Amino acid sequence: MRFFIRDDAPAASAHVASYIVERINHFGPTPAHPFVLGLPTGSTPLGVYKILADKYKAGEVSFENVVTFNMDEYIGIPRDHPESYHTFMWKHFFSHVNIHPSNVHILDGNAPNLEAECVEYEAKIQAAGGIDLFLAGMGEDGHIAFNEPGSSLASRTRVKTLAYGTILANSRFFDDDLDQVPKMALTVGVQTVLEAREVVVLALGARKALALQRCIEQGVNHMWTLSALQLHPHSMIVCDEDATLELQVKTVKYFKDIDQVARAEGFEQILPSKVRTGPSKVPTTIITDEFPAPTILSPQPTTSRLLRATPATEYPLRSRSPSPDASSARHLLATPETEYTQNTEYSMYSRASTPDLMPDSMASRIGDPALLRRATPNPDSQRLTPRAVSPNLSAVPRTNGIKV
Ligand SMILES: N[C@@H]1[C@@H](O)[C@H](O)[C@@H](COP(=O)(O)O)O[C@@H]1O
Repeated sequence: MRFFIRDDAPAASAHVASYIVERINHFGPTPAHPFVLGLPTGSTPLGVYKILADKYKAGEVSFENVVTFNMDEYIGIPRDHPESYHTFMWKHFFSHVNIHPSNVHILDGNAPNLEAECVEYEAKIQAAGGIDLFLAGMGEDGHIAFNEPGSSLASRTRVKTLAYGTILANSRFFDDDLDQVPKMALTVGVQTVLEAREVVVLALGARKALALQRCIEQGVNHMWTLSALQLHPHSMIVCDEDATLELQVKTVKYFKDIDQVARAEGFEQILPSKVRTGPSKVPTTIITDEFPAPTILSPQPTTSRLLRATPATEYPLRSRSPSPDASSARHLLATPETEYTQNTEYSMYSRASTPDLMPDSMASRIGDPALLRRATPNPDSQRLTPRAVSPNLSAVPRTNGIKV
């Protein structure tokens, strides 16, 4: 997982927006081969949407051949309700860029058959070639999309009952009136997100600090569903300083060091190397056992399935072209690898791969030998080699007759 800490919300939003623009432009989408972008709602991505719209107006990016899939939508409020996610997306983003309405996909929370709507949504994602980049926010309880605590990490698009905390958090959009907040939603599943080729999460403010800490410093846990991104080969979290408040100082320092070292080596960002160049296989987590893959209509026990799965990693890592003064990066390029010819910007590395930036031991980043010794358990039995790196829920939910 890549983790970038920026000074404040505008800087973090700018980082994410620039990354998305770069990914779209590098992809070079065409009508036959569109870039498929997953999108969130909430207050968090507002800055990103504004910058993306500005960049579109400045001619830096086009959404002409971008297909979008939104993460979620409330059940039971009209599509044109001021707080529906349909309204949100058109108000804050789609109406400001040149996206084709037919390329926009948002779950229909008023569909006559909600489960069929969910199954169809997954099929549409597959038909579009899979999601190239899923942008996400994060709930205060660590949820991704509306995958509330306890959601299956193998979940797919489905009907979801919202947690009280989420209803409470979202009541700010409904005149602080809990009765007005929808109690149920349609949402893509954790597994739906995990199958995107890249997942980029933006976390802003102290409200998200505890969830960020759980998702970064602790293990994969269904009570903090965003933590499942630890299993994704290309996930990236970008946050502001305030969101780091619950992280250990050494964690913050560690990831800042990684960021700094990568920049010094000329690798500002690492991109999945093999962008699609035409209709291609949709990344799918391959689970080899005697059971058929679970579907929304016939769930299967998934204990340990993910552990035995072969993740969708057919897109090995490749760094973007280094800055001209980053000649020191070249020694990192060693392993012959698959062809990569689509963009000449990358051609100098067309036959080589770059290594991932492997997290090293945090202790090895402590420069002071005495401090290092003090911070190391059983120091006499470990090789200590310090490195000089500075661096009210009464409302009855509308379920359209579906039991959830
Ligand atoms: N379903 C959305 C999530 O996708 C979003 O990440 C979350 C955070 O909202 P905010 O960004 O306003 O904190 O809100 C809702 O729960």
